[in-house]
Amino acid sequence: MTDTSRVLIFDTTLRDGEQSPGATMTHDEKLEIAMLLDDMGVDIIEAGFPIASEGDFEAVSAIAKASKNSVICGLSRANYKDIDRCWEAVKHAARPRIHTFIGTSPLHRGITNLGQDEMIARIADTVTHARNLCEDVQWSAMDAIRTERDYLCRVVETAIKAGATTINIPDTVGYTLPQESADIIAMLLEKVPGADQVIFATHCHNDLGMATANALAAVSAGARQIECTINGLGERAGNTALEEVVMAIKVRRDLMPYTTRIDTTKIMNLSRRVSQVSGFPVQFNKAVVGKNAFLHESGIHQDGVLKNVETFEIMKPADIGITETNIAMGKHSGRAALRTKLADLGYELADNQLNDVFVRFKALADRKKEIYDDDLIALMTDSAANTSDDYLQVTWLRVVCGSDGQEAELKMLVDGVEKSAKCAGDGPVDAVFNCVKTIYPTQARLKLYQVHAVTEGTDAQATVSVRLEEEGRIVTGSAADTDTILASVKAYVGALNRLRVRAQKTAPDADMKSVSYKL
Ligand SMILES: CC(=O)SCCNC(=O)CCNC(=O)[C@H](O)C(C)(C)COP(=O)(O)OP(=O)(O)OC[C@H]1O[C@@H](n2cnc3c(N)ncnc32)[C@H](O)[C@@H]1OP(=O)(O)O
Ligand SMILES: CC(C)C(=O)C(=O)O
Ligand SMILES: [Mg+2]
Repeated sequence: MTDTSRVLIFDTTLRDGEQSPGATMTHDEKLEIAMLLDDMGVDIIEAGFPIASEGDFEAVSAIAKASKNSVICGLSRANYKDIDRCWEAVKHAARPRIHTFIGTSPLHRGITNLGQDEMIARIADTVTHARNLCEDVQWSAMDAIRTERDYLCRVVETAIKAGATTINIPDTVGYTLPQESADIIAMLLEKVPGADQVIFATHCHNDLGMATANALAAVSAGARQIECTINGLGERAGNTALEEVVMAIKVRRDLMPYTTRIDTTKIMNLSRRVSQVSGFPVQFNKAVVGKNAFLHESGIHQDGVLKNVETFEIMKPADIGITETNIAMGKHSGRAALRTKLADLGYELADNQLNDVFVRFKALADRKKEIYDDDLIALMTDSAANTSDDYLQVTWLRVVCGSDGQEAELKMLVDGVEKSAKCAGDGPVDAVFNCVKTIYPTQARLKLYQVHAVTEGTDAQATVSVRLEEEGRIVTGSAADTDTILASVKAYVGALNRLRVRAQKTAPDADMKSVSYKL
């Protein structure tokens, strides 16, 4: 890279992002997100951890084959087995990368049980092995921030000598502060022989809410690759959010004279898709992509914005892909308007898909006076998550609520056969979930039940997310409806369908060809 102002964007939504408990994505969802990232101009996509599972291997391979512009990278521990498996998956890409890492801090050396010198030898050996397979090798010092500084210099020097082309300095536990983040990069650039021949990367976690600040501080000291995820998805409190660093660089070019290759107008669509497929809602006040990021309710702000929008807006909504259209959607709208509106929101539909969504749209419009953009997004989420060929399908529901107690009666198709149950519960949702468990007994444990009102008003749609766990598998189901109880049961049943598909995929003698339903 000759342009010293260029900052490479390395997106790890599909690897570190997916490590968020419950954020597991299906093969097709990963492929779709990867293609959107590729199209948006992400320089490097970390597509997964190929040794982790057959599914991860297949997803990384498929992304490698389909990628057009981005470098496709896979993660591997510091051993030959992981590195070989990673190479087998990424080698299909036009521009493959092997990423290998090891924890270098005293705490992590204790985990792998390696002394300082043994670890140096392991790094030299494994990076050399990776480099013999692939020209583009990234090496990460996991928990670099808590690694003794002199030792950090030694391990980085070893990785560079062994052939690493990118050196990543992760703040694995979100512990650092901006000044320290910058100082470490500056120290490495100054002290390590060969440091000027490689790209330094920063990979920050958000445990103290400073991932974006720490990443930008590292760039100010010379790092030229930022590792990040859409919506800041990731382990614990998440990773640096792609949309935050990219927009900060764009908005504050006066203080940060750097450039990225990102087409920022694609950010909003990606944020919505990642939220939908991961089941992690974006908090309303999230920087850049939150629902309130460009909303003004208080009079003085509204007055200011009406007179000069720059009084209270530092970036243009259109720059991140928020397109205002003057099409009001309601029960009298037709397919053409629906298609246009959905395209504005980032959904390109084939005719048969449009017809299906149109039927659901009309049903919603009959129940709801005004249809807002968020209603349409919820409708699309629901359509993608719950399809008519699911193994379990809700066909009929009645709930009686009152001060005397709650009782639900539910009919469901189980593999095409209708079954019913009537149960009481501690509240209406509990009563309905008891019906589902009676009809379809399961060991799955409820890990999360979350309701969001999509828009305002008593006729607002609710989106419900239900996260279940069974034998270590964690899945999320989501659904939307103006009836919160119906949305709840659809989300619960959606999650059960996903669990069933996951169980089939991981069963040792599963014959996948016999699975005739899809999610
Ligand atoms: C900071 C990060 O994000 S690191 C990435 C974290 N992501 C993941 O772990 C998700 C994918 N992981 C997995 O699917 C599994 O952990 C696997 C397949 C990689 C390994 O599974 P298992 O063989 O059952 O090992 P397990 O997960 O119990 O323990 C991890 C092992 O890797 C070792 N290890 C951890 N990091 C490294 C490393 N960088 N290099 C070499 N070995 C390592 C540990 O010491 C431990 O070894 P041990 O089994 O000899 O004690
Ligand atoms: C594997 C490494 C890069 C990581 O995710 C971390 O240290 O946080
Ligand atoms: Mg990480």
